[in-house]
Amino acid sequence: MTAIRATNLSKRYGATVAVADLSFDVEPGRVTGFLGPNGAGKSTTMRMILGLDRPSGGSVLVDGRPYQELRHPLRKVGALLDAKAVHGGRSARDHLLAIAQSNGLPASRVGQVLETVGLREVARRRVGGFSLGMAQRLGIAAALLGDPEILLFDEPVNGLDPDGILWIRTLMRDLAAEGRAVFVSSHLMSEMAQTADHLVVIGKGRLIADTSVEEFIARSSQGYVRVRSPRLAEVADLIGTGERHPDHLRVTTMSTLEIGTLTARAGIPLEELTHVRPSLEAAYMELTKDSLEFTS
Ligand SMILES: Nc1ncnc2c1ncn2[C@@H]1O[C@H](COP(=O)(O)OP(=O)(O)OP(=O)(O)O)[C@@H](O)[C@H]1O
Repeated sequence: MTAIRATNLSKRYGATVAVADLSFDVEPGRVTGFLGPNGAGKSTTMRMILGLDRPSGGSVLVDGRPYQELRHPLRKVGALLDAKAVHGGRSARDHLLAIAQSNGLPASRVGQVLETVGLREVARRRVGGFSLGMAQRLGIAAALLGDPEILLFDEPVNGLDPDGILWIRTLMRDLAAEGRAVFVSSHLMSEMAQTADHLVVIGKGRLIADTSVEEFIARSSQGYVRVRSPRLAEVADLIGTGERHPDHLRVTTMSTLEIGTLTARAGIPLEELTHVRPSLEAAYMELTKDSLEFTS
């Protein structure tokens, strides 16, 4: 069954439209990246999935029901929203024990998740003294407590060092490989390209793309061929296609081999014949450029 289904989901705060008519599915067994520039509405959407915010319109279902109607919510969905939102005076173990107790989860899970996230050694230390990376791991431990089928992570790699980033990436891949649905937000395409199988891209609260990462890469990596020649006008006439720029021609419908063959036959010298592939990040920027709240 579809793990999360948003249908025409909308959220307004006064005059601000945070989420607008958003529909998408999150499926089990894969990592779905939830991508969008700052202020796109990712956190708002995640809060609505978790019943922390009420939609102004539309609906979002978790395993076929609104979150509030789940009988054992933590056994169904685990979430990391704000890693620093914990009681600083408690130890990591006590923090997790309190969550387990108030949700009817066995205390034995606490030791297990501490082990999974690599915090066993510091389990008795006060959470207030934790680094961001440790707080992030603790937040993930809390998300895993109920052994849920569905996991939500809001910008989990923000502020982490390369070791921490690699660890979270691997964990998310492992969770999906176990058949769980992993829904993770980010504003970085480069990050998602290495982790996600599927992408839901939003801008200004609206859906921009709902695609597999493979498709996105294939589409965006097509690029173009840049041709430079002292006889550029003749090249343009000869191949009959391409966009004229002052010092080069940009061709999207022919390969370098096709262009090179034609110009060689006609005896026209070339200064440059390059297949230019935009980076994934560039393709994503292009896709979301109309949805930026702030431009620098
Ligand atoms: N409680 C609130 N009251 C008023 N406006 C809000 C509230 N929460 C979010 N917004 C607005 O809704 C829009 C979407 O915000 P949201 O935090 O969901 O975006 P985001 O994609 O998670 O961005 P970021 O990556 O910066 O966290 C923004 O314009 C934000 O200012």
